[in-house]
Amino acid sequence: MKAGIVGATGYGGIELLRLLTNHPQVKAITLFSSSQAGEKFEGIYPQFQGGESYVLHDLEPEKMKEDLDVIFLATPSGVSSKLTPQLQSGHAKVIDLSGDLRMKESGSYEQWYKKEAAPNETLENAVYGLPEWNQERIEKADVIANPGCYPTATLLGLGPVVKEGLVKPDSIVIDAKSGVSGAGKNPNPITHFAHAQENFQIYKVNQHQHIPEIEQQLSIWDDQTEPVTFSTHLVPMTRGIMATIYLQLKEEMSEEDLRQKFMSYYESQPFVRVRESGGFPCTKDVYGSNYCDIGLTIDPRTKRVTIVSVIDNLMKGAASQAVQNMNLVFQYDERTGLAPLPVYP
Ligand SMILES: NC(=O)C1=CN([C@@H]2O[C@H](COP(=O)(O)OP(=O)(O)OC[C@H]3O[C@@H](n4cnc5c(N)ncnc54)[C@H](OP(=O)(O)O)[C@@H]3O)[C@@H](O)[C@H]2O)C=CC1
Ligand SMILES: CC(=O)N[C@@H](CCC(=O)OP(=O)(O)O)C(=O)O
Repeated sequence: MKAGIVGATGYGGIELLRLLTNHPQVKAITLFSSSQAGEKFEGIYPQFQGGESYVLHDLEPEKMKEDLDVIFLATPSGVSSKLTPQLQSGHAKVIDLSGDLRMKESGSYEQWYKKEAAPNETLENAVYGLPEWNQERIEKADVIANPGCYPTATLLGLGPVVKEGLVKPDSIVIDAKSGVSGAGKNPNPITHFAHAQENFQIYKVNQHQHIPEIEQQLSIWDDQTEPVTFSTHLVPMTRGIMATIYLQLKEEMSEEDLRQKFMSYYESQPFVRVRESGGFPCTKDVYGSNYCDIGLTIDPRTKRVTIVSVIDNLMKGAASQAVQNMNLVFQYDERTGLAPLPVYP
């Protein structure tokens, strides 16, 4: 199959290229750039020297949508809302890594992203690409909205308890932390090395654009669980997200029964690993991989549940989840091209 990557020079795009060059079903890859067309990719990123040579191309939506089988959009918000409507009538499937197609209500996107939303028809067509919870719809989709990095960690950590209606209304608090690559390749004042190193900072308090995305999915599972409190922190590390989730259950339950629920939900899911006998994952447990690792406990004094969910933001939070979605859309084994274990230390 023939794949294209728009935004290939960005952090998500680079990871996509690394994964697709090792994917046995992908026979040709075309890279697109809005600012560096004509340049050699491996000239910009020497890590890729020694492999196949790639030239960056100008975007030509009319041609791309017929020549390619799948197009990944690894572009800043505000790009795919315009590009997807031009691509979606063609042969190629579209997998968007940005937040542009995740919200079903255009007003919600415009409120949180402060940008014009994609046309309603495009939003209706886009399927939310969280494979562990939406596999059947993903398999039939033409356009996939790849989930955000924080929502991926959060929703995988919450799914088994929320879907079963076990959570006390309005009790969910999500305390999330991310490495700096989550902000993409261009430093901003918060991610600049001089500010971020030896620092730890909360940001976008009560304003994070992933709040409505998380709440949208929670309301599908159990609308009594939203609104949630969600806060984000920048950690001076390159990759990794940890979502520490606190909630209260409607009825008392043993920690072992709760863990069993998680394990039975995820036993058929190759990329979610629940800690069997206590203990909590750290971000290095999943570094460079498509895994989401989950640990949980119930405090015997407060009865409050703590769930810890970790992912690599560039992998399960972006590029490898996009490839997992591609595998489902094209009916390949979900694990194809995603075999590597995490890099450690
Ligand atoms: N970083 C992360 O951990 C995650 C990122 N995401 C989302 O994925 C998307 C990509 O993120 P990331 O790779 O980190 O971002 P980067 O900023 O690192 O890269 C984005 C790329 O998009 C291209 N681009 C910029 N403007 C345009 C345009 N107008 N038209 C076409 N291409 C354009 C640029 O490449 P060029 O100049 O060559 O065109 C740039 O390299 C974003 O929407 C982000 O929010 C989602 C989950 C996690
Ligand atoms: C560390 C850091 O700054 N992370 C970014 C993640 C952005 C992102 O992934 O944006 P969309 O999913 O909305 O496209 C943030 O918190 O905004």
